[in-house]
Amino acid sequence: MTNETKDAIIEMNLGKRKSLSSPDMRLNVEDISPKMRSRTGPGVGEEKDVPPAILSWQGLVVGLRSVNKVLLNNLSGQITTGYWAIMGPSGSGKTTLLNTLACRLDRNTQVKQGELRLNGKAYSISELKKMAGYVMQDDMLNGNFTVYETLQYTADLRLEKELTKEEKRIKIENVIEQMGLAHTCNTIVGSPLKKGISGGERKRVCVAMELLTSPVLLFLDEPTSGLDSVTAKSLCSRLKVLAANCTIVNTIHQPQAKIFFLFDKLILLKSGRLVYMGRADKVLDFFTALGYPCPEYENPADHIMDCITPNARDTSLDLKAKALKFEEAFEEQDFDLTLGVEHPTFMIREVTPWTGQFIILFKRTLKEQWRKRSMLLTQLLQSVIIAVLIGTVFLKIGQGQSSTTRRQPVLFFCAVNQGVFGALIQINSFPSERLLSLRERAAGTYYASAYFLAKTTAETITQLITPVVFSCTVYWLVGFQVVAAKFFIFTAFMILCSLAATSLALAVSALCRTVDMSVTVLPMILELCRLFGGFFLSPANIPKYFEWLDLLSYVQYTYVGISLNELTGLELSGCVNGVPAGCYSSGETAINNLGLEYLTIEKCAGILISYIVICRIIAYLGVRYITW
Ligand SMILES: Nc1ncnc2c1ncn2[C@@H]1O[C@H](COP(=O)(O)OP(=O)(O)OP(=O)(O)O)[C@@H](O)[C@H]1O
Repeated sequence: MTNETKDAIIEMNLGKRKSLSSPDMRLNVEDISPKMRSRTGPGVGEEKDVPPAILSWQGLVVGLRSVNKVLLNNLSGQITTGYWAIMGPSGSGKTTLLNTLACRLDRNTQVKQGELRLNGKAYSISELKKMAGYVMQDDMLNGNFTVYETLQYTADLRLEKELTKEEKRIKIENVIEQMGLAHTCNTIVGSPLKKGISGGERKRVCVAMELLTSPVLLFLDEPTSGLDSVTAKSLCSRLKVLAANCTIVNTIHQPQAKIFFLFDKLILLKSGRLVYMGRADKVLDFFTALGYPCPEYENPADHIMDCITPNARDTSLDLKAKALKFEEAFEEQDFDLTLGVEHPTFMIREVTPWTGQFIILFKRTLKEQWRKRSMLLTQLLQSVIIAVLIGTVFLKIGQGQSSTTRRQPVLFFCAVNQGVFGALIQINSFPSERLLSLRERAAGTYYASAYFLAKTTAETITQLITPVVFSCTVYWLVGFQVVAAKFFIFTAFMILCSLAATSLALAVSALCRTVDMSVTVLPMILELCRLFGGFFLSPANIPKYFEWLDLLSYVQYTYVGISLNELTGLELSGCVNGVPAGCYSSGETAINNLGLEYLTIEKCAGILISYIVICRIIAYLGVRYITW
């Protein structure tokens, strides 16, 4: 390398300069001033004092926990204002760097060395949440709501509690306009099975949701992935406009030239190492100085990627020489991590309190249930069909001796049937719902407890309909005792049984996390619940070492509860003084004979209620603490 080339590189290479004096990375005085920068918050139009967001990192080494693999190797740098792009070949560590800066590394990765500072202070995700937004690559949204409703819920949950409805509405309308979503306001977001807004619009909704909180820093992971070139350019142009007020950092693989020229600053990575960091418009000079001038009419991004990515023509010697050249060209620099700020500030945002969150989420879940009413109606229809089938097969069982052989199977079948459909729906829908809630919680939208309690309360209300309809149909068709109190007790047990089954499914899917795992585990547990349901095997005959499985079987407590309810006070005909042998003169004799007297109706109901509560506590703990 000639001295001139070296000098040129030194000129352009940030690594040789202290950050504050580097023309490439020069911070404006206002960027580092301890005073807050005055800025207009999108939406309300008021002047807002917000601290600038300056991220600095030094000697950053990020690696896997389980194996000794380094993903980011000794990186130092600083992100100030403007539109920043993190570029590099696939697997170079772009997302890892973005996630490290945004405190969103997954549980297999960790910062092994180095320091990270936000406005001169070490920071955590809770502090970052108050001033930064993060848009993930896969735009996961609730497909049941319209674009406006989605933004409305985000505003209600994430905006300062002092804001009035009108101020929130103005904010929502402003972000809708900023992101060009006006024409989609009343369109459902949709899902792969239910067509809604387009992919580009989904991305813009995700950005709009983050913009509602007027972040000073916005991270986006591959915002253009999956978008056509026009949509990608339109999105990046909007981000460029936003970058005037909010530092934007996005990872991008290989942008088209028009997008590349939108970036103010560029961080270029290769195999977890920094190749270049500085002004995007200077990067070609950097490569020219290294001996890689960009041919005329070639997309600079393509050229840069060609230079740093090994290609088929490169011999091993070429590769070594190339690697050495980049290593020599770039030197890690020392950044002033504290930025000389004596009292760095974090933005504090007072969000909706717990009760407010609960009410909003409760209403949201009810609305979602209503939007998914076809599912509920199908469940109801299934329940009616089963009830009619049971009712007609065991039609009017009567009170003769023959009824005793038919009564217990029908009672058992009622217990077994309750909640199974609900449980299956739960294990299929909950894992994806949970992922969405993890995203929302990571963005600081609500507390896990508010979400869980609102969801389960709203779902419990809608779940009451099916067992009630089932009871009303089956009870009279089969001809159980015509006593109002007994009918209500039977209905109450059907409700408790249904809730126990869905709560069990909730706990299983919260612990198993994926649909695949849940559909493997839940049927096995349901099978055990049936086996130990008290019908096939009287609890008195269960081997000692299997007694604990009794606890698992909500079916048993329902079956015993409704059996005691039905048999108590039941007069049975055709049996005088024990003749013929083995006959029952009353329900009480049947209870003793079946060995059901070890429990009472109240105990069964109490155990079922405890069962529901325990399953829900387990599910909550899974939702709260299993966050990967
Ligand atoms: N949790 C993890 N477990 C194992 N390897 C990981 C993990 N996270 C990242 N890696 C590895 O670290 C390297 C960098 O990954 P990263 O996702 O940051 O790359 P990227 O530059 O964003 O790639 P792409 O453009 O393909 O998304 C890859 O080789 C990846 O396989």
